[in-house]
Amino acid sequence: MLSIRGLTKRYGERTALDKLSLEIAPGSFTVLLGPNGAGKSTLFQVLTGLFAADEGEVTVAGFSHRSEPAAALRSLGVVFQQMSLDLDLSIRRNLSLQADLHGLPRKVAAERIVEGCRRLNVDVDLDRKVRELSGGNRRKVELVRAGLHRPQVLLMDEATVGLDPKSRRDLLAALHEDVATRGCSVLWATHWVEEAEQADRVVVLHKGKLLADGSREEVTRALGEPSLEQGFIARTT
Ligand SMILES: Nc1ncnc2c1ncn2[C@@H]1O[C@H](COP(=O)(O)OP(=O)(O)OP(=O)(O)O)[C@@H](O)[C@H]1O
Repeated sequence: MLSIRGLTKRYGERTALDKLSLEIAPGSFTVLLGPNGAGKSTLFQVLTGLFAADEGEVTVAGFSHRSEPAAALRSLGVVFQQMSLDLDLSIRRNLSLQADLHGLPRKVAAERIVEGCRRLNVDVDLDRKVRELSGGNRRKVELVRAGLHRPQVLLMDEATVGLDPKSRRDLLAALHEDVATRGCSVLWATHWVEEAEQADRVVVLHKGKLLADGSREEVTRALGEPSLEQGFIARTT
């Protein structure tokens, strides 16, 4: 579903991604665990075409970044760390603009907008301006937007920043449901070990390289400490 081969990205002298290879299967929830500066955001920026890699290849849903970039990017949905909604537009307008970009028929878009907001408990009038929303609700609207075109791969970069515990749970539950029912794949970047609890797979990124990869138990064993959190802290600081 998502194939990353030998990806290298340098900022001048600094290597942010170092020959990174990773295969993400359909219908899987993978947590990309990395401390600050590990390269998580850089990876997402390269995967979404914001930056070009220096070396390596990416394929999304069978489409190569290099030879079929539009199709590859259409197969992705993404939530970045930095909020990117238009504050002066309503929730509905922000979402319908995204639906238009993906060419969704108006009726389908309108239904998905209402259904997505209901599922994530966006608990305000959808015609309110985003500027008037709490940080948590803004975040949820971004998450609804990322899934509107039903992408096969969802990239989430610190997606629970600004969410309270209940909203965080709602979001994780909705994504796990998407994985189970639609067979999409989620790559969830975080530095919070507790978010790896229900993951099918945990990948630990450190200094742009994979440090460990497997189930939660396998990764805990590989890091050589009694718990995943202890191992993660010991090996990445
Ligand atoms: N625009 C840039 N110019 C120079 N160096 C950069 C730039 N962006 C990131 N870096 C460096 O690349 C490395 C990886 O950074 P990146 O932001 O990808 O990590 P991260 O895992 O997302 O961290 P965080 O959890 O703090 O967001 C770091 O050493 C960072 O300082």
